[in-house]
Amino acid sequence: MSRRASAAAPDEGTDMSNHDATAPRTPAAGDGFDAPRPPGATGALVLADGTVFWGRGIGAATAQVGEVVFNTAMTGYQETLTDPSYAGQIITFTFPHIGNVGTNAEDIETLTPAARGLILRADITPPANWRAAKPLEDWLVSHGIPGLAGLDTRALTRRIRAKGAPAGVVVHAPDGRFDLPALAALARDWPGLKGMDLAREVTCRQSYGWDESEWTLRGGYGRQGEPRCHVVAVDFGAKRNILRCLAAAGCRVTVVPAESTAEDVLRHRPDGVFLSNGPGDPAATGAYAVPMIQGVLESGLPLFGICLGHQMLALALGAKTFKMDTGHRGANHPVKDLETGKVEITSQNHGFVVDEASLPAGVAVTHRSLFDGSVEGIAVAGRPVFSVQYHPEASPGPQDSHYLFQRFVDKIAAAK
Ligand SMILES: NC(=O)CC[C@H](N)C(=O)O
Repeated sequence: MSRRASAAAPDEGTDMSNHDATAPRTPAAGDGFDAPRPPGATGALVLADGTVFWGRGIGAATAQVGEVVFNTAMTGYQETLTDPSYAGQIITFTFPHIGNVGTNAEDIETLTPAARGLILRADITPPANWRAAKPLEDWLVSHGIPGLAGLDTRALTRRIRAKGAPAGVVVHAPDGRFDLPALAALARDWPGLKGMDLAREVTCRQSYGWDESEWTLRGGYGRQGEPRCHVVAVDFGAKRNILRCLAAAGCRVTVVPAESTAEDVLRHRPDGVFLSNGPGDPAATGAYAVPMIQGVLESGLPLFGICLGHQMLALALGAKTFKMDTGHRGANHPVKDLETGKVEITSQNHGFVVDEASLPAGVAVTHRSLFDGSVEGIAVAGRPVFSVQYHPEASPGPQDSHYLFQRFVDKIAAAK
């Protein structure tokens, strides 16, 4: 008998959301305060408007407030949960089988995960992988991350797509006690990501030299031969794989904190400067990062930005950013390189975007989303300055865009 045919496949879990699995689900699915707690519900997602989605609590027995978003990637839940750009966010995974490769010490993008919680349709899948060192459930507990399983993630995702990413509270209460009005008030009082500077919370405390040798020894890819250039990477919440990719492309990498000034950056005498990804609102972090970026631009050094770094480069050049309704989070987003006409399948995680109409003369759009036409890359005409909204380092995701790291190193070599 196939697993599908069995009455209750163990990794499917049970839908706790009071919906008949065969009935059409509406974007507004979810119950109000008065709906009775389904038997066995030890967790809930409570939205600011009072909507309640019941589930089974997983991970840490606690409550966390944040922006509820969804990610459609089919792999890489550990990389996603440890991507510092998810600070302040609760991640709904639309793919099932979360947990199937367990967790390990290598597939992390930072040591301390910044995501506030996670939401799954099925129960956590037991690990079946030779690299699994710890089951996901234990890993979540050890990092204090609460989550929910058994939730109708399709209904939640459709709601987010229809109405935008809401503020919500994920609560895991093993005793089955829920103060729903208080939880909804917590969500309502949360100020939201607009205007929020979170890079300050996830950046490194002091400068350090990135040493990829440990990773290379573990069997990953690493730099071939001696470094050919020195890059200062400004850490707004940098993913490790970006630093690995820079090193693999031939860079010696010095990482500096988010609040570094242009003088702090240039003191390291870099051949090029990199602006990392990171959480929160680019305009808020830009309050201190834009003057730094403008100072670096004046130096004439090659400059490359990814995601938050891309958005803040645009701000430094005089453009504007705005908050998207739903954002882009997944690993199959098609992006067109307007210079070559090639389409890359990309990894994405962003909720803000550069306003194309605000780009000044001399700044070209180089990449565009084939989902919604939004700006995915810019470059300054005649200068070695460029950035992309998506994640060429992938992790998780396809590696179609790795060429951008080589492009940066080539621009550095040409500028030397
Ligand atoms: N991955 C990122 O760098 C995200 C950038 C920014 N926080 C956004 O949501 O748009």
